Amino acid sequence: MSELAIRVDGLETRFGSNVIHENLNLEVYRGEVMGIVGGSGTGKSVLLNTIVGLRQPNAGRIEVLGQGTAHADAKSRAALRRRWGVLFQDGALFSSLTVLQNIEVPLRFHTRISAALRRELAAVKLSLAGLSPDAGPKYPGELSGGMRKRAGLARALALDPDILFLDEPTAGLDPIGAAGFDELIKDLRASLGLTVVMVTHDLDSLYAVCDRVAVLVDRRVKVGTISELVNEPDPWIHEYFDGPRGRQAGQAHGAA
Ligand SMILES: Nc1ncnc2c1ncn2[C@@H]1O[C@H](COP(=O)(O)OP(=O)(O)OP(=O)(O)O)[C@@H](O)[C@H]1O
Repeated sequence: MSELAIRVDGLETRFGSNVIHENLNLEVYRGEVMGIVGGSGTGKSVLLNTIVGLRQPNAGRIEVLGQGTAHADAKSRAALRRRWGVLFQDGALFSSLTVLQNIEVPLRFHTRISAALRRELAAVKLSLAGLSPDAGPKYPGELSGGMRKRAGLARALALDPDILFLDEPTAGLDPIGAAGFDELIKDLRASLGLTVVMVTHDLDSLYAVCDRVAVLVDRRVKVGTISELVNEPDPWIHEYFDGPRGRQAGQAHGAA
């Protein structure tokens, strides 16, 4: 796992005088699952949005799959965007489209394949995300929260991405639903060789799925495996992993 999928170099993010990231450096290797954690408002979602180009950095450079994301022309930006899929917090599905139609959106936008093939590919992604065929014709409003997440995941997989970005994928799911989603991410990584970057508050997900974790503290990230991070002197990191909830999650996953 030595080839880089993502390199964030000297990132600075500001909203007026509010500095969110300052000289933040992060490297994600191909094929790894990187968790991003941190206290509320530390800039996890903004970091994710900046990596996927929804926000321009105030300073610094971001490379995804060897290509700089800023200042690229529209054509190369679109080509790069095809190589990742994003699952936003609420699934971000179009409520007026059925699940299958939602999955077809990126295929419509980025490819010129026939409607019949599009429909067929969407059905494959539906199944890959662990949904049964009868979910396809349903509207997002008719689905449970867990099914909506899976539908959002199916859409994120539509273009066979190299990288999957997940923003709090298990938020709002019951523990069984969350564990099922973790398993799904693990399976997809193993079978498709995906690189996964996952913002989460869910300690169980961190233990179950992530190879390394980036913790946002003091406008930068501390990166390591959980067993490395447990020994960090920073009080937030220490409390997070070695506090009662962190220890419980570690024990449940055989880490302690
Ligand atoms: N468009 C914006 N304009 C001004 N400030 C913003 C904007 N978007 C985010 N922020 C600020 O940036 C900071 C980081 O926000 P972000 O949503 O990334 O936090 P987070 O770590 O994901 O938090 P949470 O865990 O609560 O979701 C917050 O202080 C937020 O108020």
